[in-house]
Amino acid sequence: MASSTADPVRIKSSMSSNSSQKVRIVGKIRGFTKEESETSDGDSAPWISVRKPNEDGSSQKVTISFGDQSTSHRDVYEVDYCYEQNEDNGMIFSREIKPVISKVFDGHNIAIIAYGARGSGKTYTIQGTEEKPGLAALAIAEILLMAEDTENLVAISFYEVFQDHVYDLLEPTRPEVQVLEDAQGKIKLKGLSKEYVKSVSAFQKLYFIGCSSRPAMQKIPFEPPRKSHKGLIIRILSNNEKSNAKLLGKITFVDLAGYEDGRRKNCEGFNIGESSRVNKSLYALLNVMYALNANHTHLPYRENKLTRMLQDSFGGTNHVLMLTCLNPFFCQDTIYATGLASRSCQGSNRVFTNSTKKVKGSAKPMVLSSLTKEKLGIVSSTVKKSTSSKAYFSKKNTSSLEKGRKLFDEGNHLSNPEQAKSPSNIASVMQSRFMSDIGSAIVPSLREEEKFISNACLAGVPKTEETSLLDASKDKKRIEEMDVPLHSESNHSEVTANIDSNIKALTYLEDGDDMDKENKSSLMNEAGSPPLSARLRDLSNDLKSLLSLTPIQIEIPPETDVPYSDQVVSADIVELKTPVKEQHLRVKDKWEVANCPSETFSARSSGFKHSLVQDYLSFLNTASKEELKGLRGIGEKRATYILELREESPEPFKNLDDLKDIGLSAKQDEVRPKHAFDFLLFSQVKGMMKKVAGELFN
Ligand SMILES: Nc1ncnc2c1ncn2[C@@H]1O[C@H](COP(=O)(O)OP(=O)(O)OP(=O)(O)O)[C@@H](O)[C@H]1O
Repeated sequence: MASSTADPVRIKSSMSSNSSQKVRIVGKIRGFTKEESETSDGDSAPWISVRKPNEDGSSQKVTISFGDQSTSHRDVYEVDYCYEQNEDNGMIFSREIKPVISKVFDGHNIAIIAYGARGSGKTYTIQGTEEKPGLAALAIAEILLMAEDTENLVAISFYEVFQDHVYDLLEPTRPEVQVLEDAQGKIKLKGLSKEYVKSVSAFQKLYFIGCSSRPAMQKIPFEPPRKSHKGLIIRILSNNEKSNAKLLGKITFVDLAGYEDGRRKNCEGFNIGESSRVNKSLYALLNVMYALNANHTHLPYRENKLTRMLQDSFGGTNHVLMLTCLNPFFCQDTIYATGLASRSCQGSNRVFTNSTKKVKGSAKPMVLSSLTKEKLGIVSSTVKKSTSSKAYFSKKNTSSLEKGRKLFDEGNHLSNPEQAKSPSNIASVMQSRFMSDIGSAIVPSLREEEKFISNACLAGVPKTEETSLLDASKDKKRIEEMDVPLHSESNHSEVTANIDSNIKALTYLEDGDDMDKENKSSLMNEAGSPPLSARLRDLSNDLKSLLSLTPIQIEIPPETDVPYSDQVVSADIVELKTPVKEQHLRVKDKWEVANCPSETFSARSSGFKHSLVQDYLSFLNTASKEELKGLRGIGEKRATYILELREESPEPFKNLDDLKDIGLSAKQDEVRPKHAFDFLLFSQVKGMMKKVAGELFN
């Protein structure tokens, strides 16, 4: 099924030929492991179809669709190209990387980034094995040949980014690497070692030792591998004199930590804190890629350490290849990850889900899942004023939502690659799909909502315009297709009550969980969206609104240059009551919507807090040693160190994360540094606050 539905054609655009596109997004379907191929009956990835560009050149993009042919639901995404299972690392290298290696010798930087769900083949693609070299080893072989011809030097560095801390993998006993910026805005990785290499075997030895090294922070010897990003930098240096070598260009290979849906927490090895941090950095990276391809003037590098570290490989004449690795068996995270990657393709790129075609004889659960998901999709996105049809959920369907929630809570185990191995096990795949979809009918349909909102933004929906996506007749047709009983008014109140109770149950889940507050907020705000409970309440209101034929207005804040995950989009209901006046307040770099005085106050205080933080950072960047020592937590040693950092970079503290570089969190809380910063910051600025507030009220 993974084979293309159109004749395969040669790649129309690679990094070298499409210069207007800054980031090339390419899919790669993972090959089967030995065990998997024994059970696969020679069939290729059973749930992925790839449609290659038309030979007539009418379409340059490739579409990847997920889903089984026997079901009605298919998720379809566009990317620049997709390598299939039988297309190995050698082919990817010769088509995507080899043609641009000479550019590194001419002073350009290149980044090759492997991204995807857990077990999707990222490490295999970048690192490979001793027998089957990955892209990094293939590249170094080519680079060494060219370096010999041009009499240049080749050096490598290897690092790990774990929970926003950077560690040296070539010399794991070294202290944490610091990410600094010099006076020209160039990123410096202070404390990262480099090794000169002259042969592929020497490189492989260093690389494989580095991959298996345990950085100093990993104190428990048999701890499971942690979720971290790994970056290998291959530098080309001019001049044969090592002491006098000058950097020409570099190529960075990044093996990202696996994308995992933060709402799934029952799976084996799932650590919600780690995952939400990983996802945060992945979103930050995808935001930069989106901004690059959409030619935004502002690129949000500063949002995350990973994006800051890769900053000098992005933009200008540099090239980025993002390899989106795909699991050959059903994996919900692969669908999400591909959707996110696809959005980061060019601004014109479309993402769409074709889940409405009802296939005769398709499994009942799938009809139900399509129904509920689609229905909620309509709720979240329908924005038509007049409609002639009244549609209500039946009680049966609402209890399906409840069932779905329970199933969702139990976890989607088949997303785990270890448990989704047999392609012939369609029944379990279907069951998993059902579990996931029915579960997502209530919670993850918010994902659909995000998809819609994001699409609306990407498609350039005019701001503050009432948008009609589905007209009433289409709604009616869809609802009829889905077997939803129409005009059953008697169910109305019962349905809304049921929905409310579901919302309450989920809100309880969110509030009563034993996660710490930080994890909760990062989980619930993965993509910079409002907390889950708030969104569920919105959804509940939307649903009620649809039931009472109340139109919904989608309003996009007056700022189009904001990355999609930061866009605050309100799905506000226009009900027949006193209109609520919304106020858009700029807080930090985001738009906050305030509906009432208390929200306005809270948004303003958030803005005030932000400016206080900025003042505090600017104080650290400019204050004299004596002044620094006046702050709690800063003694002689730390003040001296701060001055040293300022000598290297005129403004070393750009955000609160930079405080980690001076170890302000170390003593108080190593595990949750952000809280420690808050605590320290709180105690340091408390005095200032008191003074200001005192003056105000005197
Ligand atoms: N093309 C391939 N052919 C055969 N086996 C493969 C291929 N790609 C990956 N594998 C195997 O699949 C398994 C998962 O691959 P890999 O470890 O590269 O995934 P990953 O995306 O890096 O996972 P994680 O996110 O957990 O680090 C490994 O056992 C690997 O050897």
